[in-house]
Amino acid sequence: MYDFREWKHAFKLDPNKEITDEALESVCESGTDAIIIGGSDGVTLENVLDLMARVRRYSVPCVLEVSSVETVTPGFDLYFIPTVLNSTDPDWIMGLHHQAVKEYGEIMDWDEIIVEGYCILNPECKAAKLTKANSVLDTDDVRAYAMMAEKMFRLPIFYMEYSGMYGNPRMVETARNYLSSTVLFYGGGIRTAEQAKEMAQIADVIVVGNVVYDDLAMALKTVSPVK
Ligand SMILES: CC(C)=CCC/C(C)=C/CC/C(C)=C/CC/C(C)=C/CC/C(C)=C/CC/C(C)=C/CC/C(C)=C/COP(=O)(O)OP(=O)(O)O
Ligand SMILES: O=P(O)(O)OC[C@@H](O)CO
Ligand SMILES: [Mg+2]
Repeated sequence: MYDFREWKHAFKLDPNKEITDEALESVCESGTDAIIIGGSDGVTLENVLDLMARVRRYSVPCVLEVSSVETVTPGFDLYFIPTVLNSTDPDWIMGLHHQAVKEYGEIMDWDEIIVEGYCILNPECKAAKLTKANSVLDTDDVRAYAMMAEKMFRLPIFYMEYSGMYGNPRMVETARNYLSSTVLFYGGGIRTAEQAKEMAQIADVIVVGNVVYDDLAMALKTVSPVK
């Protein structure tokens, strides 16, 4: 199912982390809607190619979440391009994207490219530090970013990113109330079936990352309650 608008659950795998063949098989065959490959540090063309080839043994849709131009390679079903709406550095909002499109725009297949409006809410996460995000936000800020994503920029995805920390469902609900055509992704700190269920009742798609590496059995239990 390549239409992310129909998804409920995705696993995010980090090319910079080790995963055994056995664990990868259970993740890919778990019933999740997609595997997103991405991370904010230590991502290389080599480790992206390796993980893509391993995920490609299974029929689950496989998406590259681009964090640098150098690590983009053909072979994915879709390419998610983050733009960090609450970054204070224009490079992470539009600058790197401008350079990439200037160089590769003519050869890009635009049907495979989906822009994600990121709103990073955990000030301690790597992505917040990398992109110099202003992550101390209240519900009015989140409401405004959600409205900007949908009404102003007409982005396909609004991604509330709490990477490494379980977020505040009230904040996610605030965004929910202002999104209809833009798909709401929630990611961060989901470690139990209950948390998965709670966030899936608010967001359109929940993304489960680190727990795959910390407690695979718990990670697998996040799928069925939301599907
Ligand atoms: C198909 C093909 C060959 C095409 C070629 C054409 C081409 C190069 C297309 C690319 C076009 C394009 C517009 C690219 C954009 C370039 C770019 C660099 C954009 C910036 C993206 C961005 C804002 C990244 C910021 C970091 C970020 C938000 C990453 C998301 C991943 C994330 C938060 C992962 C969480 O894990 P991690 O942070 O690693 O946490 P851990 O501590 O748990 O590891
Ligand atoms: O790794 P966790 O905390 O599950 O977060 C998932 C994802 O949103 C990271 O980009
Ligand atoms: Mg990482």
